[in-house]
This record gives sequence, C-alpha cells and structure tokens, in this order.
Amino acid sequence: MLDTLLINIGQLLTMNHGEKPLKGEAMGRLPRIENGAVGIKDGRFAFVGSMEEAKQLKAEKVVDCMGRIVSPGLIDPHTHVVFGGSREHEISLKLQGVPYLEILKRGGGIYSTVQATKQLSVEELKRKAKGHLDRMLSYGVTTAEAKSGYGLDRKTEWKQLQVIQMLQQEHPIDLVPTFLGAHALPKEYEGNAAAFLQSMIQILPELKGMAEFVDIFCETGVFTVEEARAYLQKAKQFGFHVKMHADEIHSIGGTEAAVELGAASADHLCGASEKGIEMLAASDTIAVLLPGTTFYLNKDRYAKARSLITAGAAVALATDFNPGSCPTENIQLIMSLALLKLKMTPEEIWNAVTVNAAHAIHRGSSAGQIQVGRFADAVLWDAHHYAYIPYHFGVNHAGTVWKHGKVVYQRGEEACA
Ligand SMILES: O=C(O)CC1=NCN=C1
Ligand SMILES: [Zn+2]
Repeated sequence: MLDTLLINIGQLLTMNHGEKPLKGEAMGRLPRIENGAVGIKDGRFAFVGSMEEAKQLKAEKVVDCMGRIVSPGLIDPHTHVVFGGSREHEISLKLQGVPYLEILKRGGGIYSTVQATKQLSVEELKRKAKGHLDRMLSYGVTTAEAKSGYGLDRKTEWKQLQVIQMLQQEHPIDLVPTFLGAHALPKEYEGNAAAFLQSMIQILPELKGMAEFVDIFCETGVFTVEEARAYLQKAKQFGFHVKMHADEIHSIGGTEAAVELGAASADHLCGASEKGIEMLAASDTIAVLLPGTTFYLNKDRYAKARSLITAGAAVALATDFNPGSCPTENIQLIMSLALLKLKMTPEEIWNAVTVNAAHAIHRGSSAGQIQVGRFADAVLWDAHHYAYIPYHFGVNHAGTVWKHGKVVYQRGEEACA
C-alpha cells in the first residue's frame, strides 16, 4: 500500500538522464512520461510510470492531477538567503545610474548589508531567512545553496553559517552551505586584500562541517583573479569544494581561473571570454547563470547561454537571491528570463533548474530527478505543458510541493482533486 499516488499526470517530467550533468545538446532533451503516475512510500518515490502500469496500485491518498504537469522539486544553486536588513534605500542611486560597484565603493551595497547583519541575533537572522525560504518553497524549490558573506569577520560569518545549519534542521528545504567570507574587502583592510584573505583562510579549519563550498567575489574593485586563485587553492587544501562569482560585471578572466581550479561551478559569466567558454565546455565545472541579476542591474550583457550550450558546457540557472543585485526568490521568473534573455529553450531551462542545478552543488545523485528510490521531492504545477511555466511570466504556477513525500506547500484549495 503506497502512502500517496499521483494519477492522471499530463506530463511527468522525470528528468531521468542518468547520473551526470547534461552538457551541450543533451540539455535539449526532456525525458518525460505522457499520462503518467507517481507512487510515494516512506518519503521516497516507489513507482514512476504510466497510468497503464499503475492500474493495480493502491494508496492511502490518491491525488488526481487532472492532466497537469509534475516535475522534480526545483534546485536553486546560488542564493545569499541569510542576511539582515534590505537595500531599497539605494533605489534612488540606481535611478540616478550609479553603478552597483560604485555604490559598493561608496560604502553601500554589501557593506550596508554587513552592518545590518551584524546587528541581528542568530534567532532574528534565522526568522528572517525562514521567511525567504518559505517563499522559495512556494515557488517549487526543495533544495537550495545558502551562502554566508555578510559578516566579513569570523564572528558574523560563523553566525550566518550557524543559522544555515539550524535551518537545515528546521526548514523543509535542504540547504547546502557555502562560506563567502571573501565577499568584499572590509574598510579596515583597505589596500591590504592579502591580509584580509589570510584572515579568512585562518578560520577555514573551524568551518569544516559548517560549509561544503568556499566562494569568492572575483570582480574589478573587489578581489583580483590572482587573489581569488590563491584563496581558493588554499580552500581546496583544507578540503573544501570551491565556487566563484566569475566575470559578473567585468571580463577579468575569472571563468578561466574557476575551471583551472576544478571549481564545482563558475557563476554569473556575463563577461566570460570565448576561451573561458571553451574551457568550461571541456571541464566538469557547471556554468551557473543568473539572468535575474543582469536584469536587476539594468545591464545589457547577459551571459552567453547559447554559446555555452553550443560549445558543450553544462548550464544551470539560479536566482542569486540577495538584497542588492537580485532581490527576488522567484526561480520561475528566472526561468522566464532564461527564455527571453538567454534564449534558452524550455527543455534546456527545465534541465537547468533540476539536474544541472543539483550537480552545481554536488546533489546530482539525490535531487533533481523523479526516480524510484530517491527522496520524493516533487511539484504539481497549475499547467498542462512544461513550456507554460517560462512562457507565462511573473506569477507563481506551483500548486502543490512535496518534500520527502510530505506536502509542504499547497496554494489555496487543493490544486487538484
Ligand atoms: O550585493 C550583494 O549583496 C550580493 C552580491 N554579491 C556579488 N554580487 C552581488
Ligand atoms: Zn551571488
């Protein structure tokens, strides 16, 4: 007897591609079962197949999906979800055309969030982050990366990672922690990036078990490629996997360095060079694209998704949710921006927010696919075709979200009988 049986699924997006990230043209394939059914038992998928094959199955609870689509729970592999305060007070500067990096240089931006984060207790930070995670869950996200980076000192970076660890226990979304202490150079270290990065390296040993990845903001006016390379080399020596905010605003060769370091992912890539794109295509580093940030920073130069996919790279999508350069938890909006601005196809987009997004945070073998034996993380959508989600933008299409087989979000009345 199953616990739950989902029937009459118009399109069951299993994403059953095997155990590797999808590269190049493989991203254009979307394994699915028309008129499918999914059985859940003890928190895991116990049956995945057609209605014909499911005829004899019995369950405590049957959900008639009435021809709608079911997908794996979505993965958001790049978020700055733990932070204090907000930055709407900077909107007037944005409207005057003051660039993001200039606001940072003037002591705003990341620095203003650092101040706000330092003022919150662990409990206050946790409560605030929980609200953001609840919203991500409502959009269909069941696994997400969560970065620190709003402390730039041992005490506050630790506090953020502690909040992430507590939320991993208390919130349905599975969180993957990243240490981003190298997010910006504190004013007290002005002109001495090496000393600051050394101070971050010194705390790495005590962060084992608190963070899986180490990340750095490699950008003009923040940390150079050489500083980033040396810093992440050290992080690898301490046993961390690495990621990089690379070529987000300026093309300074961060992409190449990330690939040379064997980074799990290189993120942003708006300014990735042709060489960087080729290196990504020939590597295991996932290209994580964040079109919401390009949109919100009012930039014209989006990451070259078509060149990346044509070259054979593995592309993932993420919100980059943060209070400054992308204040939205809405992964479905990112799917629409990927369609409209990155020119990705619906099939590529769905693979980029499931299978490849999972691999970008080393969860490819446990998240992003509907497969017998895996945890039952799934979304029932108020749509009958998978292209409808990126096509109909700006609204929430998630009807019901399951995490480990339990309903963790339901919009209004039951989306289906
Ligand atoms: O501005 C922020 O708070 C987040 C960010 N880090 C690097 N780019 C954006
Ligand atoms: Zn970011």
